[in-house]
Amino acid sequence: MFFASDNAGPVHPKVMAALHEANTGHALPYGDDELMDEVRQRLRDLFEAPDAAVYLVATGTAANALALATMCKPWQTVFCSPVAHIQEDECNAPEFYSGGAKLTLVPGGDRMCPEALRSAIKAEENRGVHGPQRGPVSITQVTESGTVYDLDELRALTEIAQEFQLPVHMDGARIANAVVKLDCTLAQMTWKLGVDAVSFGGTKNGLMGVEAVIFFDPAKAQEFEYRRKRGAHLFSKHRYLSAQMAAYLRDDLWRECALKANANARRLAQGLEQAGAEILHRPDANMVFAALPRRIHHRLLAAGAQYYPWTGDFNGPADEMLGARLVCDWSLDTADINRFLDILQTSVSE
Ligand SMILES: Cc1ncc(COP(=O)(O)O)c(C=O)c1O
Ligand SMILES: C[C@@H](O)[C@H](N)C(=O)O
Repeated sequence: MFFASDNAGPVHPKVMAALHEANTGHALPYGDDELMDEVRQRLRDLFEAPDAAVYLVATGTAANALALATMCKPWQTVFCSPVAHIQEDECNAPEFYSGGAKLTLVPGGDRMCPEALRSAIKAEENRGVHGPQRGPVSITQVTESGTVYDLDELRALTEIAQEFQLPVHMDGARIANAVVKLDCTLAQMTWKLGVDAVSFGGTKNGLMGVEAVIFFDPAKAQEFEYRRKRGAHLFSKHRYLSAQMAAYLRDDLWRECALKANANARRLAQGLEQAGAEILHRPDANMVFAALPRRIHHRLLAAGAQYYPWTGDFNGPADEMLGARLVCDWSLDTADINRFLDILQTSVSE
């Protein structure tokens, strides 16, 4: 009953097998390994972007911060949601790696709304040299609240960015979960809508620690290579990143894992709702945000469930409603979900 985070999930056996297979003999370092050639081609095929520049890093924060540093000058600002991971959970890495760019928080709920984005961009007008200059728009897909922008919602945001000639970055730490939810192609959800750079996350979906950063216009990517190296994120034994990503891309393992994680979350959300929990955000992907009386949380935790509180902490009045985040990764099976829901139902009915 481990729902703390998909970051806590195990590595998929096929990925471990691929690492073992790659661990023979020698391979050129720093991304010149042959497996990286396979990864590059597979991602170009998957995104229908034959010229895309493809790079691997080991964390989602590195993927976001280095991509944004490449897209954003130090005197510019990145427009993002107030709950964006780049705002709340990367310890100012985007600001650090960009040399001081700001983040401008676009007011709104779990998903940025076009009108608020337009207002935030226009607010930087007529500031001359005194204000931060307009920079990229960053969209998280799947959002930090577990919701997924549909293609029209994404298009409404990217069209505003294009109107002001601003590049678009997509934090795709959970992009696999989003694309299987929308049942669209990765191209339809990214460059065909005007996304310029995307992180194709794997760590939360069965890999040990690999995220791909993809620039659809290779001319804008060269700088990323320098920034990755000077940021100490270029692996010398790069074949072990490539091996993971190659395994993830073969036979659509990425899709299989995301489908399973999303299905787990759907089952969990249904059971929580049936037990009377308040579902706080639409559970579009693999994360469920639900509120229950604190005493019910205490029963679940005492039975061994593990998850984070989200709208407060577990200490406090027993009958007070408390929101929590429950994340389903690829490795959970139905028995895990059912055991949790059985304990929940018993706790609620007592
Ligand atoms: C939406 C989102 N983006 C980026 C990251 C960063 O990933 P990492 O923790 O590997 O730096 C996370 C982490 O879980 C995340 O949830
Ligand atoms: C930092 C924490 O939010 C992590 N990104 C997670 O989703 O679990």
